[in-house]
Amino acid sequence: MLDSSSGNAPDTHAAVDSAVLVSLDLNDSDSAENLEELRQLAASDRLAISAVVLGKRLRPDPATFAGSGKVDEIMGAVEQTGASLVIFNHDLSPAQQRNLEQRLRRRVIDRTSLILDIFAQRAKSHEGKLQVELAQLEHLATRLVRGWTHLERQKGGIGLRGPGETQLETDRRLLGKRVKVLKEKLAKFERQRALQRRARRRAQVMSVSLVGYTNAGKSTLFNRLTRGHTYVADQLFATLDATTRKLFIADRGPLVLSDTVGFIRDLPHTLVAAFRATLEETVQADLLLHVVDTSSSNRSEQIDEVNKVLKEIGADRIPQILVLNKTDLVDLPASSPGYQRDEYGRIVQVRLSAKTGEGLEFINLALSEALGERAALREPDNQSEAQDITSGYH
Ligand SMILES: Nc1nc2c(ncn2[C@@H]2O[C@H](COP(=O)(O)OP(=O)(O)OP(=O)(O)O)[C@@H](O)[C@H]2O)c(=O)[nH]1
Ligand SMILES: [Mg+2]
Repeated sequence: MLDSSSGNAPDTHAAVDSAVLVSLDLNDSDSAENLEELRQLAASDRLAISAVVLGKRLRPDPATFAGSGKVDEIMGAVEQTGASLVIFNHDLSPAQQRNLEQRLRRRVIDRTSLILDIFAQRAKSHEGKLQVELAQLEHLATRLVRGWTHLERQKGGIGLRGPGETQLETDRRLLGKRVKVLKEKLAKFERQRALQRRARRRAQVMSVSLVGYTNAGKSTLFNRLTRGHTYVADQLFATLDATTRKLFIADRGPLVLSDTVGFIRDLPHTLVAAFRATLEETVQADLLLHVVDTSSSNRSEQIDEVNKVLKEIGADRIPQILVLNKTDLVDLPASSPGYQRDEYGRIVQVRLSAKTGEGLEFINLALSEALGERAALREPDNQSEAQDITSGYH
């Protein structure tokens, strides 16, 4: 393994207990909500927030992102509270991060590193751990490459170039090797999953995936529907490993339900890539239950964000049922319907509370109808399969 102190690898900073959050308004309207999300991310990483430094900038300062005066203010907050970590609610360039660490004499991390850190703590399965390690290394790799360019520009800088270059080359070589090993291992898992999926498809079992913004209540609903014991917590990214269970819908037979990792605004690309195999479960599903935290003031942005990621992974054409969850937390007019149908009569939206179980009958009805529709469609499907076999295609 690479020594993480030589790069910017996020590690599990178990010893760190308090952090200063820095969030600057760069003219984006939703900065208050973004700050709230950063707080939740920090809390999910078991960090105590000792101070929050806010500010406004037209554009980021190239050297320190925050600008010199603001860095002094951050320093003041750090010294006053004894915080050992500074978290920026923005993506920092390696140079900005280095400059800030030099001036603040504290570890400085950005939002992506924080998310990666949470993932590292949460991964439980062997596959999940490999995926997180891959994401971390790939994140580190982009920074090593950029770090390299940065040093290159300082050609002739006394004592900097020689050893730095050798170290970087070694790091990059080791890193490349490890990335290759991880990808090979993950490919094995992927093949296993593909086999399982093929077996399911042969058995003609419908597969349904829960998707949604992190903390929307996917695992709670999964447990309700399967009576399982999936980890539920008021944390962002409580679930990392895909869990799949068979579920029987009265009179209609079985379906396979998967609970997966939640999505978030600006999900780091390295993560999406590393979690491709897990997300594959979503991509291959016959139906998506898109779970929404109805009590969140950000719900429409969160719905858009989830749809954006679904598009990115090629799952945007899979039929969706919008599950408006946490209805126990919102005041709904007594007359508001439990579900809505589209022009073809399919249920496309249900309201429920996964926590209290209120409205669960609507999702059961929707699943039952989806199974019924699928059974009705099976007939011609079987015929064409039979023709394929007789004509030699398979
Ligand atoms: N009041 C209320 N709380 C709910 C409901 N559903 C889930 N929760 C709570 O919301 C929090 C998140 O629930 P999870 O089921 O872990 O959410 P998730 O979507 O699986 O989250 P990640 O795995 O982190 O993406 C927990 O504290 C749940 O108890 C609901 O219907 N009503
Ligand atoms: Mg979950």
